[in-house]
Order: sequence, then C-alpha cells, then structure tokens
Amino acid sequence: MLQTEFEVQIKRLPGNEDIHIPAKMSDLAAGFDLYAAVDEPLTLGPGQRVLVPTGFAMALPPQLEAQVRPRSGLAYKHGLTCLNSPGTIDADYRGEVKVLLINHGNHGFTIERNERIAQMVIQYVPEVKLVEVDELSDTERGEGGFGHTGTK
Ligand SMILES: O=c1ccn([C@H]2C[C@H](O)[C@@H](COP(=O)(O)OP(=O)(O)OP(=O)(O)O)O2)c(=O)[nH]1
Ligand SMILES: [Mg+2]
Repeated sequence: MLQTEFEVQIKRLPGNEDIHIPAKMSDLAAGFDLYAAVDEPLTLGPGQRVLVPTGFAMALPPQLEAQVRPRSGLAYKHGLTCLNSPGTIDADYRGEVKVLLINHGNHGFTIERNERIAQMVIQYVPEVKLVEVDELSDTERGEGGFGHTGTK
C-alpha cells in the first residue's frame, strides 16, 4: 500500500531564528506557506526577478518532491509569481530552499522579512524507468495536440 504519511526533516539555517518554519494556514491546506528570509525589505520593480531565501533547508525522503508554487493572492493583487513555477525541490537537495519571484505587475512590490511569499506542496514521485522503443502504442488522439480538438 502507498505510504500516506511522511516526516520530513527541516533545518533552520543560522541567522534565521526569527523566520517562521513553513506552515499550513488551514487544516486541509495543500501548501505550506514559505516565509521570506530577506535581511531587509526588498523592493522588486516591474519586470524584475529575485531569488528569495527562506532560511531553511530540508531532507525529503526518497520519492517525494516539493513544488514551490505562487500564492494566488500575490499574483492577483500585485502580479507577483514564481518565474519557474512550479519550482522543483529534489529529494537529494540539502541547500537552502529559495523562491524565484518575478513581478509581472505595474508597480514595485516590497518583500518584508517573514512575509509569506509562496507555498510548498509536497508530492509523491513514482520510480520510473524510461525504456527506448521503435514503435509506440496506438491511441485515438495519436499525434494531435496543442488545441487540435477546438478552433481556438
Ligand atoms: O524554486 C526552486 C527550484 C529549485 N530549487 C533548488 C532545489 C532543487 O533541488 C535545486 C535544483 O533545481 P532545478 O533542478 O529546478 O534546477 P537546475 O537548473 O536543473 O539546477 P541543477 O543543475 O542544480 O539541478 O535547486 C529551489 O530552492 N527553489
Ligand atoms: Mg535540475
């Protein structure tokens, strides 16, 4: 049976004793909100991107990944999103988790220390072996894609 409960080790990095550990804002939330560990407020101008530290590292068990995703409120209200969305944290990564933010809005956005800037969703990754073949199995869709079922 598939394991449904996991413990994930998380390590606060030096100098970040005041930074919140990623946290779910409600019982059934999918994402743990991530907090900005910027030393001082950082203003991101329109079109600018920045790699924001979170002040922690973690050790995901094998076959889990963490996805770093935008917060819809920041995206809707300020045009702020994750440039590489969803960011991928590999199970063997032990460095600081960082959030690559970009400002798609028309105004500067200031990121304060300990502000929630993104969220992290932890997912199962099946073990997959890629097998090279000469012919693929037939399907009704075949090679159709990129909107071939509609007119727009
Ligand atoms: O939003 C992100 C994306 C990645 N990472 C870290 C964890 C991840 O395991 C590592 C590598 O990420 P990725 O594989 O996306 O980047 P890459 O350009 O392929 O770098 P690498 O050659 O190090 O794999 O960087 C983050 O902290 N935040
Ligand atoms: Mg990579």
